[in-house]
Amino acid sequence: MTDIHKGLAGVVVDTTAVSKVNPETNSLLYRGYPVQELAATQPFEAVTLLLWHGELPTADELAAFEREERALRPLDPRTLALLDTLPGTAHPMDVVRTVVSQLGACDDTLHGPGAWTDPELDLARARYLFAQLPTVVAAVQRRRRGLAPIPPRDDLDYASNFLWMTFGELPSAAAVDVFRVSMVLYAEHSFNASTFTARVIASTTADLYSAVVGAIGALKGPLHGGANEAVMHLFDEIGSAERVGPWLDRALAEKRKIMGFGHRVYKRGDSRVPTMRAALEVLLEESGDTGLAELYETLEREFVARKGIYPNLDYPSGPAYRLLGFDTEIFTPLFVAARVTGWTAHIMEQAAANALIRPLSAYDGPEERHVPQG
Ligand SMILES: CC(=O)SCCNC(=O)CCNC(=O)[C@H](O)C(C)(C)COP(=O)(O)OP(=O)(O)OC[C@H]1O[C@@H](n2cnc3c(N)ncnc32)[C@H](O)[C@@H]1OP(=O)(O)O
Ligand SMILES: O=C([O-])CC(=O)C(=O)O
Repeated sequence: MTDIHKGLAGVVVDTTAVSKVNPETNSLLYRGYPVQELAATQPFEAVTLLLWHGELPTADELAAFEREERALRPLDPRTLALLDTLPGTAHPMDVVRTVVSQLGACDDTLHGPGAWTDPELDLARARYLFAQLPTVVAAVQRRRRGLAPIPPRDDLDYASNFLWMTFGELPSAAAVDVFRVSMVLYAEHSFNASTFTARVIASTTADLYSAVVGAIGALKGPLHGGANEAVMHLFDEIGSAERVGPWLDRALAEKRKIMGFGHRVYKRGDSRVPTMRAALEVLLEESGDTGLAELYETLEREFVARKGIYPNLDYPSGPAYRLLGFDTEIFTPLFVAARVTGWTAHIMEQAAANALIRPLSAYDGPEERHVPQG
């Protein structure tokens, strides 16, 4: 009997130098640096360069990247037109996926022999997507509220500009920093489902946009990135801390998955949760929303007590994004904006030492048979 590794659980499919997830030590390293240290000290722009190039930038390198990134933020009129064409009822993840697909279709650098996988062009495309996605996501959020897009500002860093374009005002410096921390924590996580999807597509030598579009599709699912949205739907369904116990009894009896808990790799807690939980605390204190804080604590305590399954990053991120003012359906697009850094680092790593990804399957359909004659 062939060994089947359902869901590729436990299978090591390649090497990567981008990040290391270690469930034994409950640690996550980006290019060797603990993610907690990066979250405490680095602008998201510097973490992005680290993921792409393997080293933290010098001050000059960072300044040059910031100049380039800020110049690439404004949306092309074709993107604005596409946003106006898509139905207002479309899920923001579908809108973002469609926009990235169009950005690829409009990128003239894809024409010509070898252009799909040219390393220099791929880096430029990664920079472009990194700069464009916040403007796209902010415009999608505003459109949901019947508001016109706000153009980017080139005097603001990535995190501040993202919030400015979304809300037309800046929250406290502490709240901006919470958002930056969330971007750093969401940036990269080895061979998760969306990154692996990106690598599968890159392995066919298709272009970087195609790989990112596929990755966005994979991230949408609530078992993966869609969980940050799903967590908030659960909170809304439960309503308040007093209702957690009976709600959980019923949910578990119905064999429901409790969103924001569990992980394929971490079985004793997600390395990123304490940092994001501390960031959430800043927003909870600012808002004085004790109801949300109690619901958060109670659901965690009761679910861990019943199942011994711990929160993942999406559990604290969902409430943090709500307190920052985003609509629930925008949470996973925020994850896209952060993870495009990790995806593109992996796409470029895959391209640099490529082997077509094509596993085997064990056939369990009907034995050979033949179409009846006549
Ligand atoms: C950023 C991220 O992508 S992190 C992941 C975000 N996803 C979620 O939060 C969705 C909820 N969590 C889950 O569905 C799962 O924990 C996953 C998909 C993340 C990981 O799943 P796997 O590693 O395949 O674990 P698996 O699904 O086999 O779970 C093992 C057992 O724990 C149970 N379990 C795991 N997570 C949960 C959960 N969140 N709620 C209820 N039960 C759970 C499973 O039902 C299973 O029970 P069983 O053995 O009685 O069948
Ligand atoms: O690693 C995973 O399977 C999911 C995850 O936490 C991530 O992508 O950040």
